[in-house]
Amino acid sequence: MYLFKRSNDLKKHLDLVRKSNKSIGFVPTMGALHSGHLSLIQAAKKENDVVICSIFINPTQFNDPKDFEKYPITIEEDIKKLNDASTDILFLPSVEEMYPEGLSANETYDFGELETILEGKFRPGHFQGVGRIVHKLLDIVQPHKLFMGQKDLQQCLIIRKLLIITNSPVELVVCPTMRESSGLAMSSRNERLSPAARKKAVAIYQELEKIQQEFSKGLYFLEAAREAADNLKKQGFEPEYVDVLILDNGDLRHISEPPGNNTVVVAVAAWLDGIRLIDNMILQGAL
Ligand SMILES: Nc1ncnc2c1ncn2[C@@H]1O[C@H](COP(=O)(O)OP(=O)(O)OP(=O)(O)O)[C@@H](O)[C@H]1O
Ligand SMILES: CC(C)(CO)[C@@H](O)C(=O)[O-]
Ligand code: BAL
Repeated sequence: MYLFKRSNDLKKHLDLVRKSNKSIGFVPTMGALHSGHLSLIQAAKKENDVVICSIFINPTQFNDPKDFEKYPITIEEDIKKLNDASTDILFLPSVEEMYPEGLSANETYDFGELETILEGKFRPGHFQGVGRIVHKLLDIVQPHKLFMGQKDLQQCLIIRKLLIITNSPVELVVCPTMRESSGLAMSSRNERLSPAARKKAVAIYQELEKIQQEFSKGLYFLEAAREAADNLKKQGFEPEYVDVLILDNGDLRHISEPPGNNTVVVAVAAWLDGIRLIDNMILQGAL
């Protein structure tokens, strides 16, 4: 695996790759890699000749400084996992390399209402930071395809908008959420849970499944979503939202009428043990 820390060196290498008519698949990450990330690498390998992964803990997307300070770093293990997965290139830039202009915001993207709900509501500024770094990474890598996980569903929709806003030819491929055998969505932040909390965290998935069951019966899924928040509270979680939404022309809207044939999703964010966990399920349709 090639390792690049400087964007100019990486760009030169990728120019040669493109000249030899090879397709490039890109998997951006913040490291602390788990099987969810590796599933994105596998998907990228299937669809491209060359696969590049980036590891960069992006300061501008953290609205909570404590979350940034505590974000897990396991770079040695990450390199081994990427090598074992036959990743072709790792891009490991520094903050100075990615933000020579400094961290304060100098560009704002108009993501519309999508930025004001769910993660956008509870993590102010988060998606501007995500947009800023993904825009920069795409300018450097210029991949044919970009692979991201459904676990961060709203992020996928934001990036879809970013690609439109920036007139990018890149194709976004959304990959399914990898789960532990318990059902818990894999996440780097799970590493910060105590063993007891990690067991308890499965309740998020269980509540999502209950809502799915109610939805397939067609009746009381909104009540089930409200009950889910109560059930999580009773078990010691602090839920921020359990919301059912429809996908409407690239945006998510809270359900106010029967969903018809629209894609319907349920999304959850809840704190447990000082760790913020998110998950979601598609109840109908596709992203
Ligand atoms: N369980 C998963 N299954 C599939 N893809 C995933 C999973 N978890 C994360 N990803 C995807 O991996 C990419 C990098 O995500 P990131 O490095 O933030 O990992 P993470 O596990 O989501 O960490 P966090 O604790 O910040 O949620 C994103 O596109 C994300 O959606
Ligand atoms: C897309 C991303 C790598 C941007 O920093 C990050 O938000 C993530 O890991 O999901
Ligand atoms: N996994 C999305 C990136 C973040 O939580 O900041």
